[in-house]
Amino acid sequence: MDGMIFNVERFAIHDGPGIRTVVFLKGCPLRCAWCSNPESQRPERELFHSGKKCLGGVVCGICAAACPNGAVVNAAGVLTFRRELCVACGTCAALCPSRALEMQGRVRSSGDVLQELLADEPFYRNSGGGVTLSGGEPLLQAEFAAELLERCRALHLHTCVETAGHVPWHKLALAAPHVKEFLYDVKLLDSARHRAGTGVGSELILENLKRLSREFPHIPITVRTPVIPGFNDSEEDIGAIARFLAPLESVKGYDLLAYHSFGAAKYRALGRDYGMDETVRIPAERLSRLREIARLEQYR
Ligand SMILES: C[S@@+](CC[C@H](N)C(=O)[O-])C[C@H]1O[C@@H](n2cnc3c(N)ncnc32)[C@H](O)[C@@H]1O
Ligand code: SF4
Ligand code: SF4
Ligand code: SF4
Repeated sequence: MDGMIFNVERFAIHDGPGIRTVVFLKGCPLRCAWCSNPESQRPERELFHSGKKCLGGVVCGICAAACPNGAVVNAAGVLTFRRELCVACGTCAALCPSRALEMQGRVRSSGDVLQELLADEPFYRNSGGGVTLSGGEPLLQAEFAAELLERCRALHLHTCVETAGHVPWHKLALAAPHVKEFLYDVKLLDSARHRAGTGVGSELILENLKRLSREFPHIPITVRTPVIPGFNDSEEDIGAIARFLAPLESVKGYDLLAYHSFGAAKYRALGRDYGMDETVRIPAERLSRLREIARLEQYR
């Protein structure tokens, strides 16, 4: 079966135990304003243009001359992308001499991806690592994800799934039997504020987490919350999440991730605006305090 993938990252160490290879699937039902992978959000292929790498319309302009749809305009050396005309054919990216243009998203078969994953099998074995499916929301492409995970398990590779949990239950249930560990985001309990920050309410995410814990109690879940300034960085919000998690027995850990703006340049490359302040940070003392609150609330 084929899936739409936008990246395969080797030697990852933050996406489950040990050394891992992370397969990033394209498409996400959320639109988190801070998302560090904006290229993951839309399900279709997209054109990525790095202004830093581009030679410019005066010395180059090959893309504008090559586009069959007039989606790149070169006006006296100034390039403009008319993305509404782009059909993501990839002609310009194939010709770009500086790799300033890249297509994000490629259809690949599970067998083809599996071959790539197997290249790092000795690293998984020696480090207690394995394969992680991420995104985007990897469970949107549940049939493909389940097939790839099942093939990994058949070869005794450890499997993790990083999910935001906002998918119909049957998609989660399809993949779960082939997952050794879940990394599950709970961003905020309050549904209206969750919707304001991510585009969707929190109900389905929380319901799926409880049901996952109930129906697949043997699969350990690490819950993660990205701590985002002005969205969920209060002691009340983090404490409320920790209290919600406390009775769920398969939740074996709760991690807080500090907000970062590493994805900001990617928004520009996709012709989109980054909706967050790039300079704002969560101070280390604040994060420590929130971690302390989470620990106290969870084990109260
Ligand atoms: C890119 S997401 C992919 C999985 C899934 N879409 C999700 O959100 O859980 C992987 C992790 O990165 C976190 N993340 C995304 N953008 C972030 C940012 N700007 N700062 C900190 N963590 C971020 C997410 O909250 C999630 O825990
Ligand atoms: S082909 Fe590439 S380097 Fe040349 S102008 Fe277009 S984006 Fe820039
Ligand atoms: S991907 Fe195709 S349609 Fe889009 S700008 Fe490039 S050549 Fe034009
Ligand atoms: S759920 Fe994850 S991939 Fe989707 S928009 Fe939010 S951070 Fe990005």
